[in-house]
Amino acid sequence: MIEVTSLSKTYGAKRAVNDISFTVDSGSVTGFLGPNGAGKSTTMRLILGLENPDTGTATVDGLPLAAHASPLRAVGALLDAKAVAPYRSARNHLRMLARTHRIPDSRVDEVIALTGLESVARKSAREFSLGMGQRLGIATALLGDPETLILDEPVNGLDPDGVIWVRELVKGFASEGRTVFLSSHLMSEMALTADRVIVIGRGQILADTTIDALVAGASGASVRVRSPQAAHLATILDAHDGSVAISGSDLLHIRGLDAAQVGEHAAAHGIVLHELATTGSNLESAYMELTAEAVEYRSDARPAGGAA
Ligand SMILES: Nc1ncnc2c1ncn2[C@@H]1O[C@H](COP(=O)(O)OP(=O)(O)OP(=O)(O)O)[C@@H](O)[C@H]1O
Repeated sequence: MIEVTSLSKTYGAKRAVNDISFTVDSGSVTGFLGPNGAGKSTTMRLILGLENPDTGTATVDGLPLAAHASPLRAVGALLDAKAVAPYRSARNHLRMLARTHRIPDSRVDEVIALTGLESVARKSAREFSLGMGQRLGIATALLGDPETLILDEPVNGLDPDGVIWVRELVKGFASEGRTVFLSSHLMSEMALTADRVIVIGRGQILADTTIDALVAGASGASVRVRSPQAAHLATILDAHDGSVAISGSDLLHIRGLDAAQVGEHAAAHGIVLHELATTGSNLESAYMELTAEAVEYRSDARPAGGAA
């Protein structure tokens, strides 16, 4: 578990991180979203102890990372995949790191296999494509078989196979009860990978919630439910502050409640559902709405509803 409490960091006149607090739970994947310059990398560096905060604390499993007996076994991190000596082979890079942390060479071979780098393990890092470099960065993060993974843009430069591989890797990691905190600008990928999201803008937390709740809270989002007991369900949801529109005999469109809440109210009253979905909005539009005021670097010719 990662716990960030009242964390602030200023560079000159720039308040990169402004009094933020949040928790990243173990056993799930938490996404970290925000426009360019929002403070994501700075927050990750502060958690990793690579920078000192002006105020506040960041702990991993109850301790600042530096206080862990073996930090590489506590946290595996990918911040900048290019941070590898260019003339050293991938295998040697991993072996040197392993030896300084008393990790056996057999683990190096394991992470090379796990990240699909066997055929290029003897090549020097400067010969690596962006995607291979990214895989090496992930191999480095996995080396200590850590309890927590912190990954800044892990799918950057990966091909579709690689993107799916990272998705499955981090989900599998979380399903073992470990902690995953990752940033990405790819909203569609984040929606498929993360259970929760923390959104940051101009150094402040804008949202800390589930993806379903974030999407449901955006204007335009509604929950679509089909049920043979639609009228009964409408009455119940209405009493729980849902704004309900009925179409036909079995279809409801609900605003003000997310899909999980609708499903739970239905289950509590033994109501059968034939369909339950969030419609009319997605993570990208919810994110754009949330961060509209926090975008610092925006191109003039940005299409309406376009990507950040
Ligand atoms: N070492 C530094 N010196 C000066 N300013 C910095 C430094 N690191 C970050 N900043 C500034 O702090 C702010 C937050 O930067 P940060 O890299 O944390 O954002 P980010 O959310 O990771 O952005 P991106 O998505 O573009 O990577 C930016 O305005 C950035 O220019």
